[in-house]
Amino acid sequence: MALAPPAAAFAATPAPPLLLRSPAARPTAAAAVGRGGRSAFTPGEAPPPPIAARRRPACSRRPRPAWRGASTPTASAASSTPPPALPTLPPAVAGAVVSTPTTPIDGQTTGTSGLRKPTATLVDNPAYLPNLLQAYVNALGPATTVGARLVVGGDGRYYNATAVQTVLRVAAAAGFAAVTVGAGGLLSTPALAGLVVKTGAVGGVGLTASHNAAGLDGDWGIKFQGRNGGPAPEALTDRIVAATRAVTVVRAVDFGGPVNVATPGVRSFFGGAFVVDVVDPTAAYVDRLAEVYDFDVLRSFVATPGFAMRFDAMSAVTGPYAKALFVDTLGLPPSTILRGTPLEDFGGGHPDPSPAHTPALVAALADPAAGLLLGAASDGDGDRNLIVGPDFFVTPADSLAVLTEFAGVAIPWFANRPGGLPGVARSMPTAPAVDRVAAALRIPVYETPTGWKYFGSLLDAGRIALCGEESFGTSGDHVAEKDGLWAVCGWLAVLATASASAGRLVGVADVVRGHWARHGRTFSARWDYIGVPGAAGRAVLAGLRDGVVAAFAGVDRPPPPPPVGSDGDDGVRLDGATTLVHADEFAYTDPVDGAVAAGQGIRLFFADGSRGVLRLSGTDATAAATLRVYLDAYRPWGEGVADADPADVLGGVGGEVARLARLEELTGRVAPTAVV
Ligand SMILES: O=P([O-])(O)O[C@H]1O[C@H](COP(=O)(O)O)[C@@H](O)[C@H](O)[C@H]1O
Ligand SMILES: [Mg+2]
Repeated sequence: MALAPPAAAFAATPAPPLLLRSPAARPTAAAAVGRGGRSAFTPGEAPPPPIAARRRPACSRRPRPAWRGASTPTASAASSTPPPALPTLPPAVAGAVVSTPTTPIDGQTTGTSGLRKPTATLVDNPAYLPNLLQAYVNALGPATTVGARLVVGGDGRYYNATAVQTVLRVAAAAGFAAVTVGAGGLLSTPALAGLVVKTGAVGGVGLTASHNAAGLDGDWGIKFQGRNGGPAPEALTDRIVAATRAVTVVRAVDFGGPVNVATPGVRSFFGGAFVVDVVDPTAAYVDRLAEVYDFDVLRSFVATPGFAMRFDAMSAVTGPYAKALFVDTLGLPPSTILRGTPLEDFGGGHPDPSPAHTPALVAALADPAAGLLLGAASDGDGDRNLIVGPDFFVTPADSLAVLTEFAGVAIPWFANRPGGLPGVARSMPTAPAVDRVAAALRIPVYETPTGWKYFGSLLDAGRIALCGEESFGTSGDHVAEKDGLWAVCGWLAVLATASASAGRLVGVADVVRGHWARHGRTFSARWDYIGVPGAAGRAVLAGLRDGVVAAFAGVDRPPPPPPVGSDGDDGVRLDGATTLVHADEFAYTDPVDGAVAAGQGIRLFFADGSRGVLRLSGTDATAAATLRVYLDAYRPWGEGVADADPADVLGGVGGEVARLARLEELTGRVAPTAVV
């Protein structure tokens, strides 16, 4: 017989939605845009399908029973894997456990960052999430869960309120002694990562599909974070996926009603055997950034007459964090923050921090009366960042390079470190701008596969202090995740330092041009072919693997050529005609733990030192694929370099990549859906 939980543990009102829902319409199409939002490609005769078309067919909207008791066999019978060990529970908890038979559900796999599915997949199948959470628990095992703490929170999207309650029920039945929850179910990904470490938890559950659109017609996502707060390593996600295929019973406690997670406070159940610790989502995060930056310096910099900035929280999780940081801590006016209230459907928007999705920010930057020095945005779960200035877009590769260049002088977390920076890392498709800074600093650069999880061992081992990816993720070693607002504060610190040295307010364009003058300019672009049939995406990679990479089997990659124009005779060439000199498929051996990740993208190397990289996205929520084509080229500083259009510099290599990969023939697309 279950003990009745204390009445105070429940909300006074029955489980209200955690967040507001905007009436705004959802976007219907992805625009083909280039840097700074301008159109870079003429849409071809085979236009990409609208976003709506790549989502699953409309699902029924019938009322759902509580998931308890539901068993939805949708896959093959459970394998003959031996049953997972059961936790030994305090009697009061054990008495409240309800065991529900179930069968495995197909497709509960993990991609680049956890599982992402159309929200309707979960709404229509009440067993979907319990099955997955039971797989988490079974993969971790009682030795990890019993008596331990877990952290849970997410980006505020639709279905998170339901999911938080399900996590609490399954966690209690797995023997967890405590779960820390961000009030309102909110925790940005870097805040979640920080809380895992701060609370000594064995891990965290992040309820987010990142930048994917939210709402009943959008996507939902979930990921497990390890003890270091960072993404679970592949060894664990592989165990989780295996456990989803063997789950036969879901065990969850009955609390007798929803747990109040709306406001901070400690809620105790079963005589204290299980505790839900609801915390202010922003407090520990701001405290951590106070260890990284000198907030007094930033406060006095942003108080300089003439300083103004805008941060677009895109109606997702970072609004409260931006308010706590920029308004409450640094003293900026509330108008600094655009779209600062988290909404369950992100206001119908697409919280992908690129100029294409931040029209109000772009408009504010274009308005001379606003006089903005810095524009920034973050994605749904707050781990990505966009840095822009008036009429100026900072590429993620340049952002990482600039932050690395300034870290030792502008950011106390790095500047006060004996021995300086140990090293830096970037994902392989990320253009190698940071490599030139690292060479000047005489520190190593690690080139990893796409996915923050691959930085984890390097961070844990102290081999790197900063890392970043072309997908708008950058961070330092204050947390084992990418951290959008950390990067925005980093840029404030850079601007403060540059302004102090110039004796006037300096904006992002001047800083980046100064960086190019010292190190040369690395041009980069990503062409996304969104919603291509999975088979077509795979055919592109297979065609390159068999037809191009195979031709270089056993052949060493030639040394990089001297940069174009470095002989000083002809000046810097700003076109990009070039020929292939090598190709391979990227495989990575983790230098710390020896783990091997093969098949991480096809690399094409060209005579002028430029690169093309092709891989399939691992964050799609549907069976359709996003083929990503990354291009980069380097030019030393010289006349015309600062104002050169990346589309001109990369046009030659891009055309050659498209030809070698037979993009039009195999995908039916004459142009990418979007240029990022
Ligand atoms: O979506 P987020 O912000 O969690 O970011 C995730 O996806 C990005 C893009 O992945 P893909 O190219 O496979 O779509 C990765 O670079 C990143 O490491 C990962 O955490
Ligand atoms: Mg994200």
